[in-house]
Amino acid sequence: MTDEKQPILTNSAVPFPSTVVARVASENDPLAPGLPPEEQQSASTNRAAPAVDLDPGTSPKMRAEDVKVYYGEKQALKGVSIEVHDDKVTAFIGPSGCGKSTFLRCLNRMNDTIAGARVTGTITLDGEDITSPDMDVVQLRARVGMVFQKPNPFPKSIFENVAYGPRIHGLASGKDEMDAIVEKSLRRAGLWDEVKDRLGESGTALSGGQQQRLCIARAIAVDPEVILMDEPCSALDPIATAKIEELIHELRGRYAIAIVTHNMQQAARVSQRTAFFHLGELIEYGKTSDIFTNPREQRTQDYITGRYG
Ligand SMILES: Nc1ncnc2c1ncn2[C@@H]1O[C@H](COP(=O)(O)OP(=O)(O)OP(=O)(O)O)[C@@H](O)[C@H]1O
Repeated sequence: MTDEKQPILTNSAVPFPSTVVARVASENDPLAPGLPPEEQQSASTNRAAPAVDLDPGTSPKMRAEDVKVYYGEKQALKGVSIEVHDDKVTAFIGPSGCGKSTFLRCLNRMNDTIAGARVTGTITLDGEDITSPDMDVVQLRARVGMVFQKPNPFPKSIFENVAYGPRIHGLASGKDEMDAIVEKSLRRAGLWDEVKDRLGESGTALSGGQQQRLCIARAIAVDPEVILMDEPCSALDPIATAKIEELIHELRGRYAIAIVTHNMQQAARVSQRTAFFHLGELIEYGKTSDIFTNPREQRTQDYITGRYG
């Protein structure tokens, strides 16, 4: 987290929106079942349109309603309502300190671990209120996994990094089953071929990009439904970043994904939904193509064109 007044858009040397528009992720690739025609209407017809249900007839995987977060006396989120859907990547963008990470942490109750943090509002996962005191947060964090900015593998072997979660959750009944889970998870994270001959080596000995894919494999291993990613590429070089973006693209057929990113080209490339936050408020949420080509709100327009931060 950083102060709101810090400069943003260090990645905005490329002019917006034209460059971004050319590369916005498609909603209609084979990993995401085709959306109804009304979803595919031209962005230009949406400018003055009232807020619409972007996913008519579908239930969101997660729904947040009027979520407010306080750190002590300071209010960091001012009533955010948003949905996260299966088969879609939702990007959270906005200036530093606007509350993106705070909101992401609400989705698997990671703010519980911060002394003085208080969350109000309702957040559901498949309709179940995850803010309830009865919610088992260990189970919740397996269902809603998280990948952090800095790759943080355990100081254990590659195998153990992936096997740890399934073991504590009792997901494997024996060695063969555990081996299969580890292999499947590493394959899904696009890392298997690079590490299959050195599973006993330390996870911390891998390159930064490999470590991040190992962390993604670790999240996948406990069979999550949602994966939260908090600036997962910010510590990586462009090649490692491209691999993670490709991976996100592949994973979205299986998991609902929410990603915080400062990199708007990345948001445009990997996401189908984008939420723009500013000063603790959700200013605009919509189809990524609309947000980057024809936002309804002036503040969104100003942000994506690099006019303020
Ligand atoms: N643990 C904390 N204790 C106190 N204040 C916090 C804490 N975490 C975040 N904040 C404050 O809450 C506000 C939102 O911070 P948050 O990190 O969620 O923003 P962000 O949009 O993710 O920022 P960045 O893009 O710089 O990471 C900021 O004013 C920040 O200083």
